Amino acid sequence: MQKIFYEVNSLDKRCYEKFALTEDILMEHASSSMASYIENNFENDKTVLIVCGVGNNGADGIALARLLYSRFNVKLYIPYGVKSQMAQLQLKRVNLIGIDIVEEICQCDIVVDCLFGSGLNKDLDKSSQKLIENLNLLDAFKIACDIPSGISSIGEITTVAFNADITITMGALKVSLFSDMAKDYVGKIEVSNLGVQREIYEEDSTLFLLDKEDMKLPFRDKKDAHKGTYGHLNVVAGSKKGAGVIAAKAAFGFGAGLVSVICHECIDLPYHIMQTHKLSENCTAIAVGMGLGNYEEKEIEVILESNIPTIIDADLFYEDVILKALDKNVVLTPHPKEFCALLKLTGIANIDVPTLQKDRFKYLSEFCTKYPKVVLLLKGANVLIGQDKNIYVNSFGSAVLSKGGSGDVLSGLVAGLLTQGYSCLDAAISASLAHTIAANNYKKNNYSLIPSDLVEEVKKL
Ligand SMILES: NC(=O)C1=CN([C@@H]2O[C@H](COP(=O)(O)OP(=O)(O)OC[C@H]3O[C@@H](n4cnc5c(N)ncnc54)[C@H](OP(=O)(O)O)[C@@H]3O)[C@@H](O)[C@H]2O)[C@@H](O)CC1
Ligand SMILES: [K+]
Repeated sequence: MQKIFYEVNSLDKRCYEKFALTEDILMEHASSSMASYIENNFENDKTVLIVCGVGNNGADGIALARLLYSRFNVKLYIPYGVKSQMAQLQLKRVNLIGIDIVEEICQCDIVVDCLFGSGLNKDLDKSSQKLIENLNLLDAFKIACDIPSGISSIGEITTVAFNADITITMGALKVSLFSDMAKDYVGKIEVSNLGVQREIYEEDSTLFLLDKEDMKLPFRDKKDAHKGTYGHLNVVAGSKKGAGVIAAKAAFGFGAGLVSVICHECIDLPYHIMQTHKLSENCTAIAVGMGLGNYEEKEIEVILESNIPTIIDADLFYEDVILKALDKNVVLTPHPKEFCALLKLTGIANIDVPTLQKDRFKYLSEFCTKYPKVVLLLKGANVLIGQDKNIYVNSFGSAVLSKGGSGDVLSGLVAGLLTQGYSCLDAAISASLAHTIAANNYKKNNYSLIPSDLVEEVKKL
């Protein structure tokens, strides 16, 4: 996994104070990494339009123009002039070389957005909005310098943002690149080192980006094993029984040794899944909440008060009874609307979904600070998994999963790992990665996935 930072100014400062680097050195590395990307991926005669703002994001772009000039057809556009000292210095350098500055945007093969970076501190005015909209319309490969212009430091987009194919971000990954809103704009993300390797540039962080290697699948190494070795999961099926059945099937396909569905009515189950009326004596994990609907409060209380690892989903996020489980090792898997209900129930915040989506990291962090034992997996375009001080980002999610039933599969995958002895955090991380990576491996068209397809893909990981 890679570290993510809420801000990197302190990391830049550390480079100056601890390693005697200068702003000029950092910037030269920032612009060189963009130049290398262009040199390695495009023919020499291509036209590169570099659009520069007044600050140091613009300065990176002006330095890039110097590095590419004469090998590429460089068009440097500086619509609002320059303000920062570094931008003035970079402008002086390109003037001495004799690089022309164009008066308007033009057709090009590659456009590099260096308008605003980490210094965006107010809403875009009409002219910047129009400019970004026009850049987005260009039929060109789009590179964002540090962060697509229009995305704020918390990842909010109030009007418009540059629609990048790739973002080359400077020094380290920033939280702003991983908001749900940013997902459609950042494209691929690469990190440029700024004169020292990332391991040296970066300090400790409580935020992490998950890689595929963080997915630990429940492969069976033991030879002396039986079904009980891999646990007995109980799934509580409510009035919408299908949700529980989907979760049960997913858990079985992900390695659970035994799976029983708790249901008082007769229910149609595959032969390998059992039905029961109360918690099994050898139960090793519980999944509850999916499709629950009307329920017997006493029965749910008993389940939530047990000390068996539990994953809680869906309808229970609206019920007071959930408060009984929040001092235990449980996994909660709400979508944004359910998380808003939970924030209200716990007295943390009374907000609507758009407010949550503007600052998902903040609200998740507040919840996890108040309930440090709980692992909270907040669904979204980028899945966030929080426990205590740490937040892990799973950015493999895609619209393929935007379907009824996908969440029930996820609950089942988490439950399947819990029942095999994974900790709540490890179960949430590996199940979430398996869920999203399996969906990405699905080869049919991206609107057609059904829960059983997803389970089939999980089996092939
Ligand atoms: N630090 C380093 O060592 C390194 C930094 N690097 C690079 O520096 C970038 C950060 O540079 P930065 O701090 O100069 O901010 P930047 O994003 O260029 O914009 C600031 C200017 O924009 C203005 N402005 C803001 N919002 C606006 C709006 N809505 N509409 C209009 N104007 C607006 C704002 O106005 P002001 O606040 O002055 O009124 C200010 O003048 C960073 O992203 C990275 O690319 C790399 O080279 C690596 C080394
Ligand atoms: K930018």
